[in-house]
Amino acid sequence: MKERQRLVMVGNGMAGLRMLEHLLKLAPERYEITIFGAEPHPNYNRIMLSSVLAGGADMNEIILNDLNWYEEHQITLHRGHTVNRIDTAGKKVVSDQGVEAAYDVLVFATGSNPFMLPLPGADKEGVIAFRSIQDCETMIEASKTYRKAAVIGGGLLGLEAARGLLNLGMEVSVVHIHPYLMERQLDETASRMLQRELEQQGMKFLFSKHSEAILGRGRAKTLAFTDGERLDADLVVMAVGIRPNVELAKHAGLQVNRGIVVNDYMETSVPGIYALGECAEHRGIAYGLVAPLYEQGAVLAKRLAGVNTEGYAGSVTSTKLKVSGVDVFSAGSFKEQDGSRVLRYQDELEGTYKKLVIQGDRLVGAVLFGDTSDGAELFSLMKKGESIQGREKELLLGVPADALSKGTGGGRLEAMPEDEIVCGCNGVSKGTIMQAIHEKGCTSVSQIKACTKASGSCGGCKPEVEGLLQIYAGEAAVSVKEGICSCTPMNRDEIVAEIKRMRLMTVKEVIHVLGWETEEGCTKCRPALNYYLGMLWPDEYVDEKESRITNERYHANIQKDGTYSVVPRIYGGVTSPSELKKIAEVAEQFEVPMVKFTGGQRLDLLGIKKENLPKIWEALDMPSGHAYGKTLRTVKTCVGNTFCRFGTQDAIGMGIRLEREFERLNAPAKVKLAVSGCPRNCAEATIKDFGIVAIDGGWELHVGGNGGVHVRATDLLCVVKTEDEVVEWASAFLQYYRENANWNERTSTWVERVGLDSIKQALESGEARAALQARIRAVLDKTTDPWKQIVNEPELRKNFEPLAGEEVGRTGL
Ligand SMILES: Cc1cc2nc3c(=O)[nH]c(=O)nc-3n(C[C@H](O)[C@H](O)[C@H](O)COP(=O)(O)OP(=O)(O)OC[C@H]3O[C@@H](n4cnc5c(N)ncnc54)[C@H](O)[C@@H]3O)c2cc1C
Ligand SMILES: NC(=O)c1ccc[n+]([C@@H]2O[C@H](COP(=O)([O-])OP(=O)(O)OC[C@H]3O[C@@H](n4cnc5c(N)ncnc54)[C@H](O)[C@@H]3O)[C@@H](O)[C@H]2O)c1
Ligand code: SF4
Ligand code: FES
Repeated sequence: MKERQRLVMVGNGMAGLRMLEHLLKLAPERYEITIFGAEPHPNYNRIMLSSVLAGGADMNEIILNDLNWYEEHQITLHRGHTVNRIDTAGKKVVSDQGVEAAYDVLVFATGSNPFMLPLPGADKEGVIAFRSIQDCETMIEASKTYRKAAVIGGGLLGLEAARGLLNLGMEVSVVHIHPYLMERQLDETASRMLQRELEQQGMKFLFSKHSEAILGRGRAKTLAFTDGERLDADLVVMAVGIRPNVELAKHAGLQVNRGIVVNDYMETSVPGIYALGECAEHRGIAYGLVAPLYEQGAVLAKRLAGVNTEGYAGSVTSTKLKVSGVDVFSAGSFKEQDGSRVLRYQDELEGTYKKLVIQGDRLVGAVLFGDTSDGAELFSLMKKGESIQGREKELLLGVPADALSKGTGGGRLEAMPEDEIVCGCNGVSKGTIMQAIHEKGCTSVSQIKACTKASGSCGGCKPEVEGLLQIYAGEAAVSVKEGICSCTPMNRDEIVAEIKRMRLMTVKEVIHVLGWETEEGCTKCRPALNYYLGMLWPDEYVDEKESRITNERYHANIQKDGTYSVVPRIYGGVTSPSELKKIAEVAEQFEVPMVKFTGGQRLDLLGIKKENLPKIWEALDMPSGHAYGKTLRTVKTCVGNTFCRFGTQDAIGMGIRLEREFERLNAPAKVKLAVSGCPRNCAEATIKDFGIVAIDGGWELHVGGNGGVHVRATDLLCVVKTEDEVVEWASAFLQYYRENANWNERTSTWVERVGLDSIKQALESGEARAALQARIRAVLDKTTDPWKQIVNEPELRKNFEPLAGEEVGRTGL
């Protein structure tokens, strides 16, 4: 039998071990393997340290290869041994504890060191990095005694550390050198959205701050800045980037720049010595994420196994912040460059943002906030460098839900080679997932997670795992229940039923009692629960402001530049000279940069800073037009028979009556009404949620229309004779929609989903309509005007004061 070659690996981390796993599959008998690892643990999933700190995982759960695994593969592991000398001539390594190992092949997988700012006082107790199990334990321990933490660095690591420390009950301030967070992954728009969300979660931020010293006797007590300001902190976590761990390689005479220089086969400048992972520099890049490191591992394993392979050609990277309740995705070159085209889509109401960067006909970068479900599809297009010509609109406005398994995106998963990695964090390929489905009978994402670890870290690959389940588990996967968001497997109906049955009264209670996977919920489920609770318990439930989306919290529409817009209510679109004068005077007094008519016949004052909102509302002394909320927006009217020679009914009067009837209505999504005085339909009532069209001797009532991205014409619900009947049917329809639609579901989608017939049936009897009308009236009677309330309550006005570091509005007031 051929004698085994001696392979020594320095570093027992994620990149090196992943490479060995491949190698052992390809050539199990080829090497006698020895590993030196400076940490006292077997190989663990460093990524999951964020979850451990945040309380979402246990230390034991993050072990990737336990000690049995090393034994089974006859690998000698020297845990807690740091290699501090390499004799390249004699081909041996020596550890700090005097253990020697001779090699034929040497692999450097030494990872990175966290960069520690060389501040006076940085050696004090309570000043740490966030890189290892030990750092994690130190933070957990500190949180038992101390209250105030400062995290220096507002990048991925800093924010994940800050979230974990918040979960541990500490007060956390993130000190960032840049004017906005995650500038290496996000543009300013997405970054501000992220900041707002994290502030809601309780994080504090100090921007453009340069740390100067850490003060305190023995233990950190205060962080001092170059501008003279100070921050109390008994724990200081440095998360200001990493540096490849190259000292040992340098001393061994290997070529080193930022990292250990390697070629496409991970060979260093010295024959027989390889490097991979964060310590390696390939074509000028030292990566800091696992997906590229796994790709390097696959190439090196083949090389060492003697299997023919193409070289490693570099990676396009994507990141996803692992903070519960926040969906942020960034991939590729997300900044505009010369010759690139940028497409942006922002939905203020949903709190979502999408930016695509296109070079020629290829997608080269993307940033997503609020909804990252298209991330995998966009990332795949980027990696493949496919032309996206003609698909720009579809990609910007959203990959259709079923596209991952069929249609455009569809083909992609089916055509994907089996060895392509689906879950970058855990290095799980399509083939492994297929195997889990076919051989282990997995039929749900959580089963796949348990079997393969796919989707268990950042969660970014979940849509692809779901897509693969749909393709390969067929019928069985159809029965897999999907929750309203990743925090829960429960759907809307189950949640509503449980809230009713158990009389749950707060968002927190629902999250706790119904066993959410996250402690705080997320941007998807929190507003939904807030709505369902308010809908179910109109008398008892106290609306949770913090569970509402930004626009609803500030009762104004946030604009692209961070300013807000103010739309006062103008019933039926009918105003008067004196009202117009008042609006004009306020606009002049406050130097409002722009006054504009909206598509719904209202006046919009644009470019207003948050802190000036209450003053403007006070000066206007008009009700809120609710142009920002999931509520009744406007009732558009034509002039009807009051002025128009074709008009058969009083469209204006009907519109004003309906707007007064339903203003301030809390609904699953925005609701728009319109009234036309004759079938010529000048108010475009047939693309509204509830449209009223006058006919001879009565009114046609239309439902489920939408004039937005997905245009839908209404369905005819019924024909009635009187104005009272219009109000009765509108009340019944709207309340039935409130009680049965999913959160965030427009009537157009809801009508299509449940079918017009079922709605007709539910509203058929006069008794049912009366009951629904009574219920909606009861809800409406409890509402008050939010602007007036804020104007009159000093405590509420305080919410409009600018937050520390907040840069609102470059234009306007
Ligand atoms: C909290 C946290 C969260 C993260 N989240 C993500 C994420 O969501 N997605 C993502 O893609 N990436 C994430 N990362 C980055 C990811 O963990 C790293 O890219 C990855 O672990 C690097 O693997 P590596 O094997 O190159 O280095 P490491 O995992 O650092 O392994 C190197 C090992 O070598 C040992 N070593 C070094 N020198 C010697 C020596 N001389 N002798 C013996 N042993 C030595 C070190 O002690 C270490 O154990 C995260 C990192 C952290 C810290
Ligand atoms: N979800 C994820 O993918 C994830 C999570 C954690 C860590 N990581 C990886 O771990 C590595 C380390 O993360 P990181 O966030 O430390 O690195 P980073 O380099 O991405 O970010 C460091 C941040 O610190 C800021 N900074 C630099 N000097 C500063 C100073 N003196 N004061 C205040 N702020 C300062 C920078 O502006 C930057 O935004 C990275 O490679 C990262 O990709 C990834
Ligand atoms: S819808 Fe009929 S009544 Fe109204 S403005 Fe048009 S033509 Fe006149
Ligand atoms: S890609 Fe992060 S869990 Fe799969």
